[in-house]
Amino acid sequence: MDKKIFIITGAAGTGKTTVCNYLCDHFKMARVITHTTRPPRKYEVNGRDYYFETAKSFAHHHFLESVQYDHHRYGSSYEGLDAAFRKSPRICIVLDTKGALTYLNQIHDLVTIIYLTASKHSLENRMIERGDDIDKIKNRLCSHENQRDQTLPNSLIGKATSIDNDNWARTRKVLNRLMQVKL
Ligand SMILES: Nc1ncnc2c1ncn2[C@@H]1O[C@H](COP(=O)(O)OP(=O)(O)OP(=O)(O)O)[C@@H](O)[C@H]1O
Ligand SMILES: Nc1nc2c(ncn2[C@@H]2O[C@H](COP(=O)(O)O)[C@@H](O)[C@H]2O)c(=O)[nH]1
Repeated sequence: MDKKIFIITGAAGTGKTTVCNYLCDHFKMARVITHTTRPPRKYEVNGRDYYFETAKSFAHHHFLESVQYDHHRYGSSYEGLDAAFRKSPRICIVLDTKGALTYLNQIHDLVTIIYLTASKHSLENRMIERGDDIDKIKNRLCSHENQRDQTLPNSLIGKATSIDNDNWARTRKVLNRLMQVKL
């Protein structure tokens, strides 16, 4: 079976992780675990949600791409990609739009990019319900990178499938239809 990489991107709280988990559960995809120097949230587990790194340990990996996002480092390593491909030829990864663009430029034949949006007023509530710290939510929503990712970058127009994720039942239907074409 051909290798395929499904990239889920969009601003904070739009539902990237939720969509990635749905694709893993319903379409036998494996999730790529990426690396970050951000401290774990209360509900996050090392090796499941991220590989949580120090600045020093982050530097030891071999990255296809890495970015600075809201004052922390994030990166997708070749080791993480290989580990996912060992589980399935169809893999799913959650990236910011800058990372999505790097994948598109470097390995465009393999990638399908899904760009998520959600109405602004629901984003903060979703993060509160998820259990995030209120000050961290406010900082995140104001961060330069999150502001940037609230709009699909010009370079991804025509390359990414945009999905409005305000209604989960509708999102699921759109994903199911998209997978009929892409898988
Ligand atoms: N369509 C939806 N309707 C309502 N709630 C949703 C929907 N999609 C996701 N959620 C909820 O919103 C919260 C944020 O979703 P998720 O963690 O998937 O977002 P994210 O884009 O990965 O966020 P971040 O970039 O901040 O990590 C979660 O609690 C999730 O269950
Ligand atoms: N370019 C990359 N972006 C990544 C990677 N891992 C996660 N992310 C994106 O970072 C922001 C912030 O994530 P959060 O978990 O702190 O909310 C978000 O847009 C993720 O999609 C990566 O390896 N490379």
